[in-house]
Amino acid sequence: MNNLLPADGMAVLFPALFTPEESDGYFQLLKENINWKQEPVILFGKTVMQPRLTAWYGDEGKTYSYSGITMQPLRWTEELLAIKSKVEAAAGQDFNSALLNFYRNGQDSMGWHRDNESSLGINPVIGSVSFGAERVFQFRHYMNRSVKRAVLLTHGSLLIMGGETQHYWQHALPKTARPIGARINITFRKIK
Ligand SMILES: O=C(O)CCC(=O)C(=O)O
Ligand SMILES: [Fe+2]
Repeated sequence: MNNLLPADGMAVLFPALFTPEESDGYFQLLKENINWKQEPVILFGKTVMQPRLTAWYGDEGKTYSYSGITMQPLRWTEELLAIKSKVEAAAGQDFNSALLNFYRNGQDSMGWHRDNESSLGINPVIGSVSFGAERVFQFRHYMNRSVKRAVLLTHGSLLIMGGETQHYWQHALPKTARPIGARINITFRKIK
């Protein structure tokens, strides 16, 4: 497996975990069936709306907190469970929750962060599935921020992050000026 990171973590891309036909179908089903919401977050003491829509699905009782909000998981849908089992087979581990992101166009984005909430444990494995418009996903080293890597997340791809990635690398999904359509992302996680 080809590691996209030069050191201090592991990130592996499966460019076509799902066929284009499967991916088209899942994009439509997720767009229609997921309870998408634009949520506020507290950033430097100010409440602002996130530049994307989100949803949180998972096993009962696996709550999720970040930036001052706690989310109760919604019940898995049939298509989420089908996608989850393929991701589990590729990742070699199971997941009990998923954060979903809907980027309406190139102006929606996610800023630099690490998925290092204590509820995820020390070296979490995160499986990140993409459907819809291709977007660039960036990594930068937390201690040496000029060290960067970028990867194109294509329709039907899976990016797995593991090892010490969440200690040493931040990641982001920057805005793009290109006129592009919507992208759906699912990050599968295992809450302890
Ligand atoms: O949309 C993406 O690919 C990134 C999502 C992400 O980093 C997250 O949900 O924590
Ligand atoms: Fe993340």
